[in-house]
Amino acid sequence: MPATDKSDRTRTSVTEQEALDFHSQGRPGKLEISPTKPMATQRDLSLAYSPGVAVPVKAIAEDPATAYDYTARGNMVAVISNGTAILGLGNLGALASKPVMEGKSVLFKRFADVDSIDLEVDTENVDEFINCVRFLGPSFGGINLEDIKAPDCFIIEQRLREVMDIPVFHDDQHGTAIIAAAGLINALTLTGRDFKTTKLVCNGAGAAAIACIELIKAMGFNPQNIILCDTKGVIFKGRTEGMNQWKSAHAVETDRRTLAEAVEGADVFFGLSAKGALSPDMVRSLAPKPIIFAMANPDPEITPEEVAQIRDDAIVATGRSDYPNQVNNVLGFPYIFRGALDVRASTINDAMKIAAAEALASLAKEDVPDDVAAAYQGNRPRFGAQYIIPVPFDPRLISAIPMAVAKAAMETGVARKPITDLNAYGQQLSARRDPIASTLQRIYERVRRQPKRIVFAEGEEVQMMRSAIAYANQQLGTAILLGREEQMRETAEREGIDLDRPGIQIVNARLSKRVGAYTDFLYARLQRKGYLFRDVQRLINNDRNHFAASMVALGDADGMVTGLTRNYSTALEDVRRCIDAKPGHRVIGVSIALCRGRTVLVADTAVHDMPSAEELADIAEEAAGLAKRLGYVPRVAMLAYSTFGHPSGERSERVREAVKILDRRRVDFEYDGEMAADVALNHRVMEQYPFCRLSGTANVLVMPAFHSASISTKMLQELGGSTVIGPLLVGFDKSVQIVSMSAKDSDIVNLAAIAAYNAGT
Ligand SMILES: NC(=O)C1=CN([C@@H]2O[C@H](COP(=O)(O)OP(=O)(O)OC[C@H]3O[C@@H](n4cnc5c(N)ncnc54)[C@H](OP(=O)(O)O)[C@@H]3O)[C@@H](O)[C@H]2O)C=CC1
Ligand SMILES: CC(=O)C(=O)O
Ligand SMILES: [Mg+2]
Repeated sequence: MPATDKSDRTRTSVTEQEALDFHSQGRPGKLEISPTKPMATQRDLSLAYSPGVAVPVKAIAEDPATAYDYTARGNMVAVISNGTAILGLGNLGALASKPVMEGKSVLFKRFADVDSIDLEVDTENVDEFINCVRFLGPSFGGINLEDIKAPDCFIIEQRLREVMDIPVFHDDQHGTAIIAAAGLINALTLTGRDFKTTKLVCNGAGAAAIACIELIKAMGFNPQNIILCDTKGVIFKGRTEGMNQWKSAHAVETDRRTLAEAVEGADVFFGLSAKGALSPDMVRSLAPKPIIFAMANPDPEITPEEVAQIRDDAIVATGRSDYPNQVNNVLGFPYIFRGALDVRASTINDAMKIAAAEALASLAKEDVPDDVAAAYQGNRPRFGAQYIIPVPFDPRLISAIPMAVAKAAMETGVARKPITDLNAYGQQLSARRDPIASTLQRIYERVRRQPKRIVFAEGEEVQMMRSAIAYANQQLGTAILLGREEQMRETAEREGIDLDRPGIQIVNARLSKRVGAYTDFLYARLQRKGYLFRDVQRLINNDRNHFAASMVALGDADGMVTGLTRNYSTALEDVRRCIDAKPGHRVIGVSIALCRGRTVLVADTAVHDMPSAEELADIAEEAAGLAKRLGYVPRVAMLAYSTFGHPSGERSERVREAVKILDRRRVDFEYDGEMAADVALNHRVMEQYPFCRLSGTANVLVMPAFHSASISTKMLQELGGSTVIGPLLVGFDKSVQIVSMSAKDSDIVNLAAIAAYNAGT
């Protein structure tokens, strides 16, 4: 069953099962802690722990500021909740809030390289909560409070800000307020309005709503023009029911009593309440060119589709990522803390919040450069009704927002470690971008523009079905599930998978009218390789890989993905019976390893066992070609155990010869070798070889043999904490990808997207 309404089914959406699998697959949850120092030897232990650790202990006791030098504190934020207002789902308790809090923590890391841990505090008692948190100050550089209901959150935040000397920031209040204010600035500009005369109604008078209203008032919005509503209706002066001091502060003189009355003729609607709170009639009654920010999560007060059915002059934003104009605090909290931590701010004040809102608003007005367009799924946006605010994947955010926040902190005297070189700071911020995310983004974006038919050869496997659905849901094209339809449907029903959805096609190999064509095609290829016609018939009838590869070979599909049920080399052999290398190319496997913000391509991780010098040169060319297609400028290191002749040995000879072959071929990319891995990857070690022709550390590593390629990528993954994508097959005449038997759904979808990408370029 989809996690969203039926009306949302055509959107890029996820199913409930996908959401559960995402959280449970592999190591349950979304976070783990990994050490930053080696912990291997007795010496390491003596330094990290007793007796060595005593030295920083004494230094910190003497000068507390040195905690930022000797511990992780300065880059560590706690995400803390008691689960009393989880998104718009209400009070579901501390434990149930953990997925959201883990999510916030990974967003801190992903978007702004801030380390973060979630803490769920199991009390609804305000004093207990405050006491629990206040003593945690020494552990963290900042505290991000999350999903705590109003009015408790106001008291908690206020008291913690008084007693703690690090930033305490209730994200639902200020994060939301900053993003909503940025969106509002732009929506007002687009509709020719200003802060003085615009009339705004805010539904919801809790954490997020009160903070939004306070921030826009602080920015100059006319207080007389704001009406606040809650479950009891309009908050008017003199109301007694369901009131508190924070609501009273915003009560106005009015004879309107219900939300319907309040919104009549209003210019702006802010929804920070609950799903469906704004009715079609209310939308009808808003002023011309209304601004509707329906920000409740996960389901907004009204959907953009519903608004579109009523009127076409509205600017609509929601808190969701699957509609244009996502007004969600994810655009703020990672970057705001990044800036605050970088100047060791003692607090996050109004000036810093306003600076963040203004920086965000201006970013949306700027032209979207090429390398940023990918974040917008190919629809390079122009400032306008459908684009009033950047998306969370916009890589410019990491430079723009922390810079604005840090500057404002310095200007207002709350920066304990002001930045002296802002240019250098800007470069450091850009370096925190995760390069592969933009690469994958680019791939997905290109495929969305030119959707492709990808056959999932092992269509009866539950994991393939789920991946196919994810492929179709992300609008990458048609996912063709190959297999016996009856079996597939039985499994799908048992697993709660809905196969009757747009973008999913089932092909039953046995009943296909194309069996004859595929058999003739394959027989023509194999008849002189020891296969009888009936052998080929059996391959097409019984073997999904041969059927799928023939579909691709004859143009009935654009690409294929397989590998879950059969070991890699067997699947590869199956495919090679049907599809050749592209003329002038060699089929190789390239793995993409991502580690600590660095991406390297490793080749050949799939095909050649002990490549000759000639083959190594081909591998370098294929891998460099892929690197270019992914947007990198390749710097290829031909790896060996030796570096430039030392120690000398027969096995490095092939690698040296491969370098000479590349010289003769006059290839148009940087390469050098033979060299050891540390020379290739560590610029200080590389500097010992001033004649080395690489202009920087290598981003493509050509391994001397399959065993070293396979061993090193697997070790990177298991021991080094790297994410490894692939191997990606390159060099085939048609687009084929093979996953490993242990692949997760996300690996399969990534490779299917890559198959689609390769099919189109
Ligand atoms: N897009 C974004 O970035 C963010 C969105 N939000 C969303 O805002 C909403 C509120 O969150 P938060 O402020 O943290 O929660 P709180 O519990 O602090 O406040 C909820 C408020 O909404 C009011 N409310 C609830 N249902 C209705 C309704 N049907 N009609 C009118 N008012 C209603 C409550 O009224 P009463 O006071 O009478 O109980 C209360 O004032 C959630 O949906 C949340 O997901 C929150 C933070 C960020
Ligand atoms: C986005 C968010 O923090 C919320 O909806 O609560
Ligand atoms: Mg929240």
